[in-house]
Amino acid sequence: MAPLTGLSLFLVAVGAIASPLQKRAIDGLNTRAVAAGKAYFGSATDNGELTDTAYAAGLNNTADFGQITPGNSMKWDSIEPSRGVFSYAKGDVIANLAKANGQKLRCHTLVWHSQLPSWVSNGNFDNATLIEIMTNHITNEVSHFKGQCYHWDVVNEALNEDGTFRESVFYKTVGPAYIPLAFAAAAAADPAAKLYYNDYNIESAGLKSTGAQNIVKLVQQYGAHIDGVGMQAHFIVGSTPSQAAQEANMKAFVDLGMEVAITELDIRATTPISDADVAKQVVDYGNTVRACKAVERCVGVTIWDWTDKYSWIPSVFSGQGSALPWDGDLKKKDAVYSAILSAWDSGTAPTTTPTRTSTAIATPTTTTVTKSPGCTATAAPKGTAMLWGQCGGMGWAGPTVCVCGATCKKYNDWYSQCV
Ligand SMILES: O[C@@H]1[C@@H](O)[C@H](O[C@@H]2CO[C@@H](O[C@@H]3CO[C@@H](O[C@@H]4CO[C@@H](O)[C@H](O)[C@H]4O)[C@H](O)[C@H]3O)[C@H](O)[C@H]2O)OC[C@H]1O
Repeated sequence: MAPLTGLSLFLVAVGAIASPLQKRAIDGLNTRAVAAGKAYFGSATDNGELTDTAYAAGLNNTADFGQITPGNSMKWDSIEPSRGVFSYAKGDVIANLAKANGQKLRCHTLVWHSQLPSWVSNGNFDNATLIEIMTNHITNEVSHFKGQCYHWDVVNEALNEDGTFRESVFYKTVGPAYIPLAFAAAAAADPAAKLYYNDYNIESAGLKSTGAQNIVKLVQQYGAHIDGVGMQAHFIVGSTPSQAAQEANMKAFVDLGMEVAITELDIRATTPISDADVAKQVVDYGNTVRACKAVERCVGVTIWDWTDKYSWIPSVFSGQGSALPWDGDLKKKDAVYSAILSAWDSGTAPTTTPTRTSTAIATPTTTTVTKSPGCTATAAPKGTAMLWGQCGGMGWAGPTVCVCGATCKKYNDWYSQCV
């Protein structure tokens, strides 16, 4: 055996110390998620927080966070505060951070009724103009971040609690068609990004989840591309849906050809949080992560920031908080953290890694209906989605789109027909 030199003695000594340290360093929420066959465990973040060096060090720890989401800096009011004026500096900071850390980036969000500048929400634009404004916004923003977004939340929160469409300016002006139009524009600008519909209170079966499934079908029937559905999962301690309820609900989306993700997880409590609520919160976090673990096409879990110090909850839900796995002093909550770790270890790991699959696009059947004398127009029968140029089809805003002077009869939020 060669005699040990000063250098080799040093290396042996460093190795003896470094090895256990490295083992601990690579064990985290993200590494366990990846070991369980998922794409990532991640966190939302925001520009202001990044100047907090202790916070930034935690976020940059890829053992815990393999993915980040900008909490605000890719929203419409940040990106296009005035018509045609695009401002990417803040979004670029988050995108560049993800790149530097080797973290996946969930880009959030293109079309949302909230954090929408008043020039859009109060602009009183007609149908064609608002479509032009929306597609221009999407094309510009998605092109800017092209190649950097693993996921895009294309449309956020388009539904009311009963599953009907939220009366956003987009819905009121364009009709349901604004959703497939948005997806089509995003797909054209970055064909590699996975395109998501994202919402809250769709994490278990119910009218709103059914509404989200109808949105998936709507986008598919228009022939536009949609890859996945994001369950925001802003839960409340003790009333978080069970693992079984979350699993069954995710599978309903998977059955439509979707992948799914938990996109904004936090579990809030009345503050100061009681010991009883901590115990419930540990169970709730475990159930949610185990549900994702159990559904092969659930690709990952994102918490809506990782420390109570920067949680959005207390500012929006008065008297509530303590929703995240790290406290306001950036100290890990051991019980919650361990519950997530062991949830990733639970059961049998999926045998295949989730991949992008192309969704089956239903081809709507059409019939030719006779209109006023000399006029035939193609219109979809009730029960199918509409196509470009048809009554209720893309760009529909009322009777004027019907050809040959026919009028467009709206049966409900989903179907209409030239009559
Ligand atoms: O800095 C913050 C951002 O962090 C914040 O990000 C948004 C937070 O969540 C998403 O939108 C909210 C989702 O929750 C809704 O309230 C729900 C009402 O029903 C309850 O059952 C449920 O538990 C609640 O979560 C809010 O009304 C939505 O605004 C959104 O996707 C994120 O972008 O945005 C505001 C910034 O100040």
